[in-house]
Amino acid sequence: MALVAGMRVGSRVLFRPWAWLPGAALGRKESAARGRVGARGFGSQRVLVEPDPAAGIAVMKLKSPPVNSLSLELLTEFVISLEKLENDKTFRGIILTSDCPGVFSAGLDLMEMCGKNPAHYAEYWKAVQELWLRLYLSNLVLIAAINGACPAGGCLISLTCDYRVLADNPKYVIGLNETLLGIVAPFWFKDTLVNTIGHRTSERALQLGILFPPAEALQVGMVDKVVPEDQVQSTALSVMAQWLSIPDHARQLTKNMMRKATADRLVKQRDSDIQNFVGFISRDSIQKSLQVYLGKLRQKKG
Ligand SMILES: CCC/C=C/C(=O)SCCNC(=O)CCNC(=O)[C@H](O)C(C)(C)COP(=O)([O-])OP(=O)([O-])OC[C@H]1O[C@@H](n2cnc3c(N)ncnc32)[C@H](O)[C@@H]1OP(=O)([O-])[O-]
Repeated sequence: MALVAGMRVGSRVLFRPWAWLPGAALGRKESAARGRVGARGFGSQRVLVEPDPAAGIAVMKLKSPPVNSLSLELLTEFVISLEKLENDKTFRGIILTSDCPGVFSAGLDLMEMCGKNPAHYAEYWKAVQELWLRLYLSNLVLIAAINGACPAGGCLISLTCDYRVLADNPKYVIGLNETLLGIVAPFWFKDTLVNTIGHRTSERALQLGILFPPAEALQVGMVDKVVPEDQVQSTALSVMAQWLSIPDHARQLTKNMMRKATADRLVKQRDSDIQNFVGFISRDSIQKSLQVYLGKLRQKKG
């Protein structure tokens, strides 16, 4: 069963960040009808959604200053907004971008991974998994309009999209730089990268933690197009038009065929992946590395 079609994958019940929302106890159809997006913008504190029902698309802007780091709150609000658009058949595509100047997303929130207890790490990791699964298997066309730096988890989010447009600014680097923090990208981050840029380039990029500037990102296939900063949005819109010219059912089945095996690898071992993460991140040596990295980030500012 497709992930986007329900809250169940096989026999597994997925994380339900919206369970506390009013209407969560409603039947799926009823709740979807009540939650219809319409032409008015909606969103939450950290995720702004600008729908264009006539065009069948919505622009989703991450708005968690200063750097859109993926806190538990941002992850939760992201999934809720995504679900709302998935449930409203008006929408066929989402342009994903940032409302924070100069940063698409700084990746996972380091504060969520430092100095907390195992239960918190487990909850956090489950939310990271959930967002990835939903984005990676989304039936909608997802286009990333990358208007800022895009390291680590930010890069992962962009890699789940069907197409990436990057603003041509040398500061807007993109890549999975986890090793630079002394941590290791899990297998599904790696799989997502390999599926995009191939094995050898991924091997080098992951081990060295390379953050590619725009021209190189384009060259290795990390992004599909690099354009002047003021053209990122318009380019994303015209690319979207091209993708929406394909009949949905054929495109969706094809996307699923390309991605399902990769997603299933995580679905089959979500619990052990959580345990691995909790064990890894709780190590003294890893906590020390993260603290050192955070210190460097703060120093750079001062
Ligand atoms: C196994 C796990 C896999 C892990 C995956 C990941 O994604 S790991 C994540 C790997 N991610 C990275 O390696 C990216 C690290 N970040 C950067 O490289 C830069 O912040 C930037 C290039 C994104 C933006 O540069 P800029 O000059 O525009 O901004 P600035 O640098 O001045 O920061 C402003 C404030 O935000 C703070 N803060 C920043 N990032 C994070 C974060 N992820 N979290 C929390 N906080 C973060 C920063 O400390 C500062 O706080 P202060 O001092 O005001 O309290």
